[in-house]
Amino acid sequence: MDLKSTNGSLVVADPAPITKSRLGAYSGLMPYSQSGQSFSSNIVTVPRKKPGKLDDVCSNGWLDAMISSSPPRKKAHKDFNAFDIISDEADVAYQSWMIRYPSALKSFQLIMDRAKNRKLVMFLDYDGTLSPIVDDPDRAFMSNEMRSAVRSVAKHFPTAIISGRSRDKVYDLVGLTELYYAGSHGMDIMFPARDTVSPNHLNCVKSTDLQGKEVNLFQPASEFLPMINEVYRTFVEITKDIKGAKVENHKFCVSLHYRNVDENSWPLIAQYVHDILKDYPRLRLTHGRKVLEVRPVIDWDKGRAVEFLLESLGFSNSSDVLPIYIGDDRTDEDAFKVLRKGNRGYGILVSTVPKESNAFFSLRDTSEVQDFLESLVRMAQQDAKGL
Ligand SMILES: O=P(O)(O)OC[C@H]1O[C@H](O[C@H]2O[C@H](CO)[C@@H](O)[C@H](O)[C@H]2O)[C@H](O)[C@@H](O)[C@@H]1O
Repeated sequence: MDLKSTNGSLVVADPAPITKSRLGAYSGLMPYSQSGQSFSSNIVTVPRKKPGKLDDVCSNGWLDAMISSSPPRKKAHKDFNAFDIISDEADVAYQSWMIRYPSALKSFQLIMDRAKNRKLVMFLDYDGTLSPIVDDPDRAFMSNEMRSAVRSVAKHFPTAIISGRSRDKVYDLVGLTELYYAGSHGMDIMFPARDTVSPNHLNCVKSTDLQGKEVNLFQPASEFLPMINEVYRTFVEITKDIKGAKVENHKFCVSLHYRNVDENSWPLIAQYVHDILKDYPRLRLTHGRKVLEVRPVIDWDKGRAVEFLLESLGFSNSSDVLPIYIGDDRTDEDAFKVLRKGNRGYGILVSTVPKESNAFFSLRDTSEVQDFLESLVRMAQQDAKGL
């Protein structure tokens, strides 16, 4: 792992995000490149087994990003003294990092003071925030206690889940009808039809939810569906002989997991993906936790999704609203940035290791997230009783 020293504390160095320019308005979002190949073709061009030069992915930083993309698991160490020293050092580093990212639990009263006379709006990431990170993405279940905490929070405050997973998948995992859901890193947002939405939102369509209620759907990347499906099939094909690799189709983005792949094969995976993306200039790669994610090159991310939901739900007036976003991975940084800008609200980073972040506060793990949500509920109940 790449560790850097900042203000005397050890910090996990995230690789620089792949940068992009801003297009401005929500409506009529245009892909950056109009010159990409046509994506209606049914032919899946699978690079035949031999990927290009591995130097490509070494020099462009992909491999470093893959290696540093998730905290290492704690391994039992034969030499207990050495292990103790390492964990003491890690604790000191974490404590000094927390000076810059204080615990949201310890800062709870400060957050509540800021929330006074404001409407609190909650945004939650799913993996690593509501459910612990596990080896098998299909088994990333949230506990019943966490589910009930989220349900109670949603009773008191408008609450949305913004996930990299497809909207359907994250709904299946969470199973609560009281929430708003945004899947595919915010590229698939469902919100009630009754809520006002500017007519300029060209990518907004009427639909019905699973309960048959009329809803609005905002899908700014809908034209990319065939392209994403094509890349999904290609990834399935190239990884079929790579033990442990797993590909997920999240509708407007594709995930290629390498958490369970032997590290010696990571360069091969990186190079395959690199070679494939050369044919898709309208798609880009982002790094999640031991996962490579491919998504359309449009000016949309979890931060834009937060802004969109605030506006669509009628909470765009920042002076009487306090948005809070809790998330654990790099894709959540876009949302933290939006809230930090103009001191609009608070980002809370969930992390067991020091990390550079745009968040204001931190929580160590999902159990602290649950504590924080339960504290919010208690506070709302006391308020309701006029205590
Ligand atoms: O935005 P999120 O809700 O945090 O989703 C991000 C990705 O989460 C999932 O992968 C991560 O969690 C898995 C289960 O714990 C873990 O096995 C994997 O290594 C992590 O990267 C999901 O499977 C991805 O598709 C999401 O993009």
